[in-house]
Amino acid sequence: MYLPSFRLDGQKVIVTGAGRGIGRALAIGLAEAGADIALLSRTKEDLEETAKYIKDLGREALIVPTDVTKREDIKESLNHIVGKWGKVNVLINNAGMNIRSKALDVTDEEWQKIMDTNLKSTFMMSQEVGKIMKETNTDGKIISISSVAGTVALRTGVVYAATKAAMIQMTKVLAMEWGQYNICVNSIGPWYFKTPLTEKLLADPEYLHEILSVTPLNRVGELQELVGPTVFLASEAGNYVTGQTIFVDGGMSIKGF
Ligand SMILES: NC(=O)C1=CN([C@@H]2O[C@H](COP(=O)(O)OP(=O)(O)OC[C@H]3O[C@@H](n4cnc5c(N)ncnc54)[C@H](OP(=O)(O)O)[C@@H]3O)[C@@H](O)[C@H]2O)C=CC1
Ligand SMILES: C[C@H](O)[C@@H]1OC(=O)[C@H](O)[C@@H]1O
Repeated sequence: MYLPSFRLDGQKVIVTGAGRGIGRALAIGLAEAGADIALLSRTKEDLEETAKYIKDLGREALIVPTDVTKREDIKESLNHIVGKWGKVNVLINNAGMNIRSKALDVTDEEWQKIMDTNLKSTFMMSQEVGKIMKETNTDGKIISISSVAGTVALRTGVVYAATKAAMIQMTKVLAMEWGQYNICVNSIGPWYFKTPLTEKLLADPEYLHEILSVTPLNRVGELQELVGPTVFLASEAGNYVTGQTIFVDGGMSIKGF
């Protein structure tokens, strides 16, 4: 029997940024694969909306309002989650944001906000959940949502790009350090997907035309096309994959000329 399981029955999963966009899609998709989901973001009403879909699937949804840029918030939320579940099998570091400024115009405040939301939060969540995985369930899966912006030069902001590139390298080092605890650490690198973060950009026909001109598959992605690779990495099927970044980008990151 060679086909491994892609199911997540009985798995306890944390998704950050689960209130809308990619995080909501991943949370629901992982629940469709059988997982129970802890939903983290700052806006409780958004989390309640996501939770409805998950509960309709018969899966448990914990609504845990959290600012993932704050270590104390993270610790309090994880105490609550582990108090309920006793373990965490999978962490999805999805929360992120962008301020699209030209490099010469970036302010110190913008730098800090993007760095904290995208990179520092990923490290703090990975550190705190990594401790739990090491001490309680002696294995685990950590999946961070980077971007093609972390590997090719985009005009969507140098600070954002730096955070996404750092996430790719952080994935490799954490994978190397935590392999001994049977914790797999990987990233997903999306190109454009229609979410509240990008919908204004994608509504501009000229900008959309430029995006498609560098995308071999000639279209932006559908959210379920991110769910597949994420479930693969989170499931038994991905048990020997670690330190990798899977670019889910319609071929954009390899397009040459
Ligand atoms: N959409 C796209 O085309 C692409 C997106 N990505 C990445 O995917 C991830 C999700 O993007 P997308 O879904 O489009 O973005 P959205 O803006 O639609 O959603 C971002 C989510 O992150 C949450 N969030 C933001 N700041 C914090 C915080 N401090 N603490 C907790 N949660 C926070 C938001 O909730 P709240 O504000 O309520 O806290 C929201 O739920 C990001 O990391 C982004 O960089 C990568 C490539 C392409
Ligand atoms: C592909 C990028 O990550 C995309 O570019 C943007 O402007 C948004 O910030 C998205 O993240």
